Amino acid sequence: MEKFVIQGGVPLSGTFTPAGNKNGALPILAATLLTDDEVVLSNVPRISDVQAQIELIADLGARAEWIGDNEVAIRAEGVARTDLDRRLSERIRASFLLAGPLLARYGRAHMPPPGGDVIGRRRLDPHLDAFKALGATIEHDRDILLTAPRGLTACDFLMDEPSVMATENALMAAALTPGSTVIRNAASEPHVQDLARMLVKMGAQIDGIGSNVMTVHGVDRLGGCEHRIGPDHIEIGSFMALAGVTGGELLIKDTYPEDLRMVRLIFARLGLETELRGNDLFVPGGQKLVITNDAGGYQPKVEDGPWPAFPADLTSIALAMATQSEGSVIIHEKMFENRLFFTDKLQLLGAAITICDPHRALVVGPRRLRGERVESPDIRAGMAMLIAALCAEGTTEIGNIRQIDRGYERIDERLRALGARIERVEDGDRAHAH
Ligand SMILES: CC(=O)N[C@H]1[C@@H](OP(=O)(O)OP(=O)(O)OC[C@H]2O[C@@H](n3ccc(=O)[nH]c3=O)[C@H](O)[C@@H]2O)O[C@H](CO)[C@@H](O)[C@@H]1O
Ligand SMILES: C=C(OP(=O)(O)O)C(=O)O
Repeated sequence: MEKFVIQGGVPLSGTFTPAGNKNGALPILAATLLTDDEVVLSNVPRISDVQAQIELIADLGARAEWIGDNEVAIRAEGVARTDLDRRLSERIRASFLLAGPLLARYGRAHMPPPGGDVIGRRRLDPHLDAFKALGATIEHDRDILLTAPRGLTACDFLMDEPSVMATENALMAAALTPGSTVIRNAASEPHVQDLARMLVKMGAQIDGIGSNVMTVHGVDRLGGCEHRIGPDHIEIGSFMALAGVTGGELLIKDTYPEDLRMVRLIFARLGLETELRGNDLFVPGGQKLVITNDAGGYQPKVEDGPWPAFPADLTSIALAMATQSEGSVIIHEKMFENRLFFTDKLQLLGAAITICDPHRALVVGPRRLRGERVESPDIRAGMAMLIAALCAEGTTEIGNIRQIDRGYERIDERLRALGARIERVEDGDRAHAH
């Protein structure tokens, strides 16, 4: 076990290049199972979730190798099994993304329960509904067995909620199902769009990419491709907040500006102004963060929602930033029941946060934070603690950092390059953890 030891109070300044999108890389890796041909992926984030997905694919019999720091080549012609390894499946939520490709290509997928962040109940129903609509048979015990011995059938399907991974599973399955499948009430997050663009390169035709109705004109054979994974808008949002709370001046390179519109709008409401310079995003230094009230002086709210609304994965980050903004704001995390519980750790550091109910927290700022020992319960809570620690007085220790390593590549190294005082050390102190 390792921990981070952080001395706060240094403005994070310089130039930062975002990693590839974690939640894009995971389905895109799964999609390599849809073809016998080689697929070469670049800008793949070197994070533990990606490593687990690659191990799962290799365990099924595909050849997968890193051919550069962030480049992976995969050839799935040797796939011999359709039973996922239990231990690896339980490491990540995205293991369930292998269901769509395996079912479409081999007519069978045996899926142990997936893992992922423990931030509330996470349904698999929209995935199963999509597979059923495509003609699969489902046996659901603790594990899930999906079969379609005579192949899948194109369909017109309405999802009961715009689930990100279920949309991705449906897209992958439909791409290898001849005929036109319509997916309605689909999710349209940047990573869903990125996967769809990759499937088009592999030979499917997809109308409506970026909208909530996609029509997939599937084929009986998909080919290889080269694909560069788009920048991680959640990581970019995290670094915008880090610069904001420390007063640093940051240039974030090579973004997809369209993916940042809502993040910039909501962060501006919390007092952080940013400028686009071509595709680079500039965060001016030394900003005094002041929350803008709603018209009439009413209490403002930050609430998440399916794309293009504010992403659920940035609510913890927005909350950490709000502790340093003048004013008060309600953070409403509509999706996960447990995601806001980590806020007691920020309270320990000195933040003024009142939990109203499992989904809503009132944050009053700015509060001067001071270093403490805390544990990271999930990936985004871990980043929220890093944000708090880097603007706190004194030393903060963050334990359970494998949660942060799940989604942020070499985070300590990249923060140090911007001036942060952060060390990764062996954690011998878990008994004193909060
Ligand atoms: C590996 C991966 O890609 N994981 C992401 C994926 O999980 P995952 O695909 O498991 O999450 P789902 O989209 O299925 O989430 C369940 C449902 O919550 C609802 N909903 C969604 C967003 C929101 O802000 N409020 C809300 O209420 C939607 O109706 C959605 O269908 O999408 C989630 C929502 O973006 C992210 O938190 C996860 O990081
Ligand atoms: C919740 C997240 O990840 P996962 O869905 O992989 O658990 C996240 O990226 O914030």
